[in-house]
Amino acid sequence: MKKTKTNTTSNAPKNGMFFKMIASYYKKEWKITLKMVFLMILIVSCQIMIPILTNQMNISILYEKGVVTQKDPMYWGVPWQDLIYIGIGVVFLNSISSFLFNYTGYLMGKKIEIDLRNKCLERLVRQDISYYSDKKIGEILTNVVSDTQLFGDWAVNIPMLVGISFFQIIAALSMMFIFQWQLALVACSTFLLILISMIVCFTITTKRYYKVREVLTQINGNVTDRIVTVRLIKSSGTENYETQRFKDVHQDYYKRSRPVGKMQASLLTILFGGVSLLQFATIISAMLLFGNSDDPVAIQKFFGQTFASFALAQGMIIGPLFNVMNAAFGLAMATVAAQRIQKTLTSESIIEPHYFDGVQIDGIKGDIEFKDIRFAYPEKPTKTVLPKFSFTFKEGKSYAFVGATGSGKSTISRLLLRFYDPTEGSVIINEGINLKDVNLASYLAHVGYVEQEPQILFGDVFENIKYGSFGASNEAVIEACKKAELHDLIETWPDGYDTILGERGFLLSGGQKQRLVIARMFLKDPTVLILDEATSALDNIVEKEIQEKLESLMKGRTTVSIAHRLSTIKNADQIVVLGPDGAGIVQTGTFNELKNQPGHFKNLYEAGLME
Ligand SMILES: Nc1ncnc2c1ncn2[C@@H]1O[C@H](COP(=O)(O)OP(=O)(O)OP(=O)(O)O)[C@@H](O)[C@H]1O
Repeated sequence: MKKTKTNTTSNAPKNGMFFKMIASYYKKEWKITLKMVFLMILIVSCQIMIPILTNQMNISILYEKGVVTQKDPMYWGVPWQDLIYIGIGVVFLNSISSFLFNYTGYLMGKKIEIDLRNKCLERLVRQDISYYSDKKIGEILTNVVSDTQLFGDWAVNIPMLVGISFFQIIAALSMMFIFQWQLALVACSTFLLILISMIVCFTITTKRYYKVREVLTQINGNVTDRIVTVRLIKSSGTENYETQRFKDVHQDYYKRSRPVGKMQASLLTILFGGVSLLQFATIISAMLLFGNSDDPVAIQKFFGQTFASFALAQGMIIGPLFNVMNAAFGLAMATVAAQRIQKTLTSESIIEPHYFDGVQIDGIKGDIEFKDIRFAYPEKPTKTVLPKFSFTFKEGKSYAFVGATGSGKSTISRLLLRFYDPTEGSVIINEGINLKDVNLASYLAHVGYVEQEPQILFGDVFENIKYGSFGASNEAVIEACKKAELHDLIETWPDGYDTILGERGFLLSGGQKQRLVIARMFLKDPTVLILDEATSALDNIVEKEIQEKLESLMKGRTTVSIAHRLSTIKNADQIVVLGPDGAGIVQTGTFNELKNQPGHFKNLYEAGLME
């Protein structure tokens, strides 16, 4: 896996990318593709049968009634009454094949949509944490949900519309040339003129259209961002401000949409005007051609036998014009979607988590060693957060990291969780294995993480506590809740353990959420426990209760706590003090050793920064 983030797609939308992506699906699902092509040909064949049958019925009636005595070489000799039955059969066959074609196309679209969405989701969950540092949730959602849906829909609609139109145009023009070649020539030239004007107009529109889509995605991102931070809006009373802000954002959208609207209107004008021109041009040409003709047989043949069928055949090339226009608009949307999907699918994680390979471990045994580690965030590679240092976390001991804000305490936990790899040096586990080489899931199965903002999923209590220990029994969950002193509270809820916890845990208080995470940890029974400011968001009384629970959880495990509170660090086997501004470890010792020793810890302690 590459070690750098890649952004392989340029910002200029490329239609080619859309076609390349759909081609791979049509190739993979070749049986469905063949079925669709067959049905497409069947539909068009049925459609061209209507003008042909009309023409045959005309000839048949004229022949039967003696209006025409000379046998037309094109006449099949089938009586017009039988031709009506054949016509009904053709209409019926057309309907059946149309149903099958659309249904198959719909299923194909869904297959593409689901496959792409799963691939995007897989890519997203496998991304490293820094991937999310510069992205808005709304934009990611737009990409995963609506771009994949849009792509899936157009991945079928565009080939369907273009394919059907192509066959229809070829069939209709051939028939028109057979019926009356001079008029067909006029119709064909007019048709080409309309098509070229539409393509020119669309090419001008398309770039603007991309811009509008971009603004719309930004709006999506913006809206989700504000919904996620709704508590800030509610607590700040900024509803009016937000309402105005959205109006302003939409002004840009409206401004960018206007030229697109103009071009769309022009496109429709060309289309409708073109259709009238097409019809009028052939009628005028027919009048000029036959009005000035001295051949009564030809005149009688045209108006008596061919005109109605010619008009029907000509009608068949009007539908494709609308289809091509639809497909063109779809292509503009689908290209933007394809580009964004591709961007998600080609972004590489900056760490290699060895999901399917790597050293499988069945436990974390022995000490964890930070060997000659230096760390700078990949997002800011020039700023060293932790200068070169080595440190050993002894098995079963507890460590507390303290230091000023920004000194790198949480960074230590991120390195232990392998959110990031060290810029230099290595994390060594199980007596000599580099954490980089380990199958990350097998390592994290033995690591517990409790952070300041507890992560609660939308789901019931069982689901929430079993997360990461999926094989656990309900009894084990109840036992874990008892240990976290959550059981009695859950029992008071009408649905007990089946209570659905609201999205992002809205139903629970801060302390209750933290207890839930602690119960999750009791169930998981990790060897290494990382507590990152686990109690700092709680008030003193709740903090005390939670601290007790955490201490019973910590027993017998290697524990790394990141804390400001004295109560959290007092009993640690070793306190590690980090200096400000990337100074790294400046002191280590027990609480009693450090509090009397002149230095950074004593300063923090005496300044009351350790409550
Ligand atoms: N994703 C990131 N990209 C770039 N810099 C980061 C990132 N995360 C943290 N930093 C920077 O790294 C430094 C250490 O951050 P860290 O979160 O480890 O500090 P901390 O000691 O835990 O602070 P606090 O006590 O405020 O939580 C800070 O200067 C911070 O701005």
